[in-house]
Amino acid sequence: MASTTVLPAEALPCLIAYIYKRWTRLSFSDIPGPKADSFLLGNLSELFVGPAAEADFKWKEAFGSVVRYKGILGDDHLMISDPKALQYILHTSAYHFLKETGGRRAISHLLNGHSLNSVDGDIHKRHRKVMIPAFGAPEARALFPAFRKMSQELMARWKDITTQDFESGSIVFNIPRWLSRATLDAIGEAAFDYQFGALNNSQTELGKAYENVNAALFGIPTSSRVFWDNFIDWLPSWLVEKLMTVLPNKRYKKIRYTSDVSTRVAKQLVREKRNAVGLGKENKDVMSLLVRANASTDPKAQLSDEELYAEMRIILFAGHETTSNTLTWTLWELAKHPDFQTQLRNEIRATEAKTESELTLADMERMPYLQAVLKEGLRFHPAISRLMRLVKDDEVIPLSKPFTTISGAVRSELAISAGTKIMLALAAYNRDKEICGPDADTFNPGRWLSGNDRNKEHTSIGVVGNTYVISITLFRRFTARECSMTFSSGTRSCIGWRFAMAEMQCFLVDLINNFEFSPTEDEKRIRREGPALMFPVVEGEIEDGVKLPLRVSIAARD
Ligand code: HEM
Repeated sequence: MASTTVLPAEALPCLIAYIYKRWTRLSFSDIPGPKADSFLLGNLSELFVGPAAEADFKWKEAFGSVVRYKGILGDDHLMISDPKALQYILHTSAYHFLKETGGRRAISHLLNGHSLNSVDGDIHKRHRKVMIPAFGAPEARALFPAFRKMSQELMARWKDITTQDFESGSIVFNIPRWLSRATLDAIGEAAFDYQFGALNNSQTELGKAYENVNAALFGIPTSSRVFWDNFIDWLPSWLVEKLMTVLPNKRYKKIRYTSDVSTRVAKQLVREKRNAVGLGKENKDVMSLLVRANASTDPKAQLSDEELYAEMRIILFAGHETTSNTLTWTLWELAKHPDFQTQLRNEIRATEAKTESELTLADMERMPYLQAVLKEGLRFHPAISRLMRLVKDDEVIPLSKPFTTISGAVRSELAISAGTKIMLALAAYNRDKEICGPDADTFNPGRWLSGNDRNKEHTSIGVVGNTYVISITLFRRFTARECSMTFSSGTRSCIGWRFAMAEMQCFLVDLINNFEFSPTEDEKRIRREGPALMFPVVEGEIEDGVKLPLRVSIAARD
């Protein structure tokens, strides 16, 4: 009886129909790709268990921008990094490529509810329309004081520790642990006017639930988890969601716990925001703007309360470790390249010397080297290295460059059938030598500063074309061609990119202005991990979780 509760009788025909569809669709055996390691797991171990995005780089180098790889039980998948194909998938025909596949969609629903991030088609359009007004340029600017407050709190904590423990003149910090707490506090303050208390160790239940949530849920998987996560993609989402609500495994328990805590807080916050809006208060946090925008939307297009709770949960989930990881990796590069670090510090101090008061966001946006370093950090270490999509109907995808099949035919389009899983390789795109130049595999902020040798003929993609700083006209001359897909592109590009840019500028300026960073003896053992969100670990100390130690000292002033 118990098993019929978990796996109802209707599930069996569904499963058979799904498997039949998988086996009878168009074959990709003529498309070049790596040899599968096993029938059971195909190439998925290399893809998901190995260092983040390494397989993507290797396959792109060996086979090009369209690569066939094997999923479980011989299933064919495609990895795509061709610009024209990405443009078609993310802009032109975006709603024909479903956001998540079965298992991932189920996890997303359970964790974050039916939010902007996991709904498709007209529902996504409705969600996005209500949410867009809360994420504009003026709104991101208005949040700058909240970011500054948290950044200053981090500086004060570090100065406190460094002056107390300073014997050798420096101290080693596990950078992502600190930045994850600081950005959690920042998103609480800016997005919800909510105090997580993560930096001062007075954490709320919600703060505890979200600390390093990504690594806990999606961190380095075992082979059996890779098999299971992909097997459940073959099942309908409703069934997988049902399984996840009852199975006693540790990961699903963590998802259920995080989901319960965040829903409880979301309900309370939405109630408070609604009361404040009713009283005519002009709060600037994202959630207040969202509640206000929803109230003034045509009732038929409004978000329901459940949907508002889901938006709060996805903002928290999508907007927290993405920024802390990007900052971590950028500091890592600056620590390894002291000349870049000094150049940035000199620019910050020169700007400071010119301004009478504290640096504003506008001052930071006028700093070309700061913009260049941030963009290079985003390009080189994209927090989300890949996106997964499921093809809804049979499609013919255009390509910017023809490819040659194994049997020697030249194809300038890609015919692909409904139900195919595709992986959009953002990290591999960001290192495309034809787009980013011959030094694409090198961290080089200079590429964003002057005329560069990138191919100007390629299809234009990436968030808001080639300018993703807030003052578009001011910075047009500083930006390079689009060689960064880190915020994705098109219909469902990152809605929080302006928020992220404002926050990251603020933290990076304060960090580099106040402290000097250098690698520790662990330098050679730092590895990028994570099948979804990329995070750092120290080889041989993986059980410590997210870790990137850097030596930190107070930055001298003349
Ligand atoms: C460096 C920081 C960030 C990076 C690299 C990043 C990257 C991305 C990417 C690649 C996507 C597309 C996901 C997909 O299509 O599957 C996305 C979507 C999204 N991001 Fe961000 N993000 C960042 C920061 C933020 C912040 C700060 C917020 C909120 C305050 C946010 C909220 C969202 C939401 C809600 C979506 C879903 C959009 C939709 O489906 O229409 N992100 N982000």
